[in-house]
Amino acid sequence: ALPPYKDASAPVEARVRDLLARMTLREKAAQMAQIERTVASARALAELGAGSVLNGGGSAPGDRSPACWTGMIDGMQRLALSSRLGVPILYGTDAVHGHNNVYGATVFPHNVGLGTWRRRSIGSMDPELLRKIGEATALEVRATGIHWTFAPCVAVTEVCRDPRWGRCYESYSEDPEMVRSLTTSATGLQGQPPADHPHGYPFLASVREKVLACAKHFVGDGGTDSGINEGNTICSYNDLENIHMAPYLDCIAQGVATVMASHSQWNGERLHSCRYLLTDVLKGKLGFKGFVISDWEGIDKLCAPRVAQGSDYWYCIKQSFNAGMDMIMIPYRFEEFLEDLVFLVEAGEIPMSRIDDAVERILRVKFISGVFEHPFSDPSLLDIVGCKEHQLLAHEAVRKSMNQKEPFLPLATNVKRILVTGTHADDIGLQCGGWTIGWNGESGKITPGTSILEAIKESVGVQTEVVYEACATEATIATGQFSYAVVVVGEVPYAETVGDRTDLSIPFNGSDLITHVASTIPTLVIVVSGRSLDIETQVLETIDALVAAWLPGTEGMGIADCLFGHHDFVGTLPVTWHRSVDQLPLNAGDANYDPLFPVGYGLKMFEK
Ligand SMILES: OC[C@@H]1[C@@H](O)[C@H](O)[C@@H](O)c2nc(CNc3ccccc3)cn21
Repeated sequence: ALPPYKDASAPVEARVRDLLARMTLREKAAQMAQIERTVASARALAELGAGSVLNGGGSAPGDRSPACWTGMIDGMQRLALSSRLGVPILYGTDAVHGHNNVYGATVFPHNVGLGTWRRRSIGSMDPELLRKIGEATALEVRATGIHWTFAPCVAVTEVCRDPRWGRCYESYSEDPEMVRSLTTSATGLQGQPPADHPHGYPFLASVREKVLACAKHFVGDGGTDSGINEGNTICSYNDLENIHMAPYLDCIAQGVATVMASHSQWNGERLHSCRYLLTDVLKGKLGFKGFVISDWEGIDKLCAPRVAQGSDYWYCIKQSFNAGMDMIMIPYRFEEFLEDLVFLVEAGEIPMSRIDDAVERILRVKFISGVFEHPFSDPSLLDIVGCKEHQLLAHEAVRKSMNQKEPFLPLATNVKRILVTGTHADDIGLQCGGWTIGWNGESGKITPGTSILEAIKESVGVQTEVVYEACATEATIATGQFSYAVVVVGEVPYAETVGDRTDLSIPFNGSDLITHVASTIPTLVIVVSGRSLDIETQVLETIDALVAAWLPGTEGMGIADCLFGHHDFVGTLPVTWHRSVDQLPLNAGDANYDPLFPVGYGLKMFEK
């Protein structure tokens, strides 16, 4: 007869208790480890029974095609199932704006662009589209055999509190209420729990079409002082709860399966070892019943700036687990971690009750995820990656994510000659931003898509000559006869600390190019960026229209839809657009709040 934990008809909690009772301490410790795919060996998975595998940003199998992913993960799963108790792994990845590590996947606008809908109509925004994006992402992630995405990032960035932070674009906005409403992306990913679903209990509607979500980074990652990534958020508990913790209430109510701890500190205390917030608040007060995972090398960083070695590593492991951490994104030092954790428990430094609580939570998520009954990928889903339906959804999302300054738009399609120029006019990689194929993203044709130039060419009339130069020359500008010019400039892609900047000028002398072109040609400027950039007064006075496209992803047609009037601009600024970096941090509500464009700016502000 099947052992109870393998009986799919048994209650989840009975299966958890039965399996837990059969596990050795070493097997329990292994379940609490998440390792990177490059070290997911037969020994790690079959002999030692690691609980989870991930790929870091940019780490991918073969040619990154969907079949390479299913092949890799199904192979890992076969090893895991051959372990003594046959506990399957959960594989996790950062699908944070579509399945962005996979070649050919639909890449949606980054969160900052999605937050622009906050005031599409008075006070409301468009959570329904967020839910659909979550659904589409879940399908593409599941199609590659992956069970879990480290999304949504529900950082409340306090007006992107500080655009010098390299992760502004991963957040929806500064408004907790707005961020709360956008947690519908978690519902799209996992499915909607039934009304009688127990509060805080992890939920997954369908093992075939949904994936486990991860609300991150708990808590206060978007409120650090001066926008320093992994820095220190200095605020009262009330502010922490009312601003930064607010979106977690909704995620937990929606049955979010996992929460990722933040590398940042709260009033100097590192979140990765903060028992009050991880256990008393998140698991106690908020009633979270899924599991808490660390961020990358989150344990090691507890000893920062020293590198955690030997007894220091013991100390980090002890502090984090006793604070309430359940799984560690190690990601490379697996066997050292295993030895150290077993040693610490046997030495009485970490109580077995804490280990059992962590493993119970991990097994609970594994059982509700369906991975015991359906451990392998479903090849019938493969064609869904990058499918037309998802491209159109991304197209709609892009269209709705842009803000415009003034009605120079819509652009005419039946003109003789137009100039398109700028570093970001014809570059899929630049318009996708970070966390795309590579961890920091990269320029060029990194994945299929429609560039802004291609979209403009598709939208204008056949009689219109489109002249394109990445950097318009004097000679070209002097030829004249341009009805208008479109100058597309912006940032190079980045992720996390790599994106922390104190200089927010438009890279590659973008302002000079704009002024040059706009001095003789009616000009629309499109800024492709993850945050507000410096736009000098003389630039603003010279141009005829300005569009913030944020980081739109692969579907450039969504931008052309609005440029040429096929659809209205509906986005309004989710964050303050600063006038000068000297003003930062600059928050709606500040006494001297004097931005270039305030939160909420956009069409609504211009209706005469
Ligand atoms: O990719 C896993 C996590 C991600 O979910 C977190 O949001 C983010 O804080 C995070 N940062 C890293 C470090 N990324 C990395 C990428 C390539 C090589 C080495 C490290 C991993 N992760």
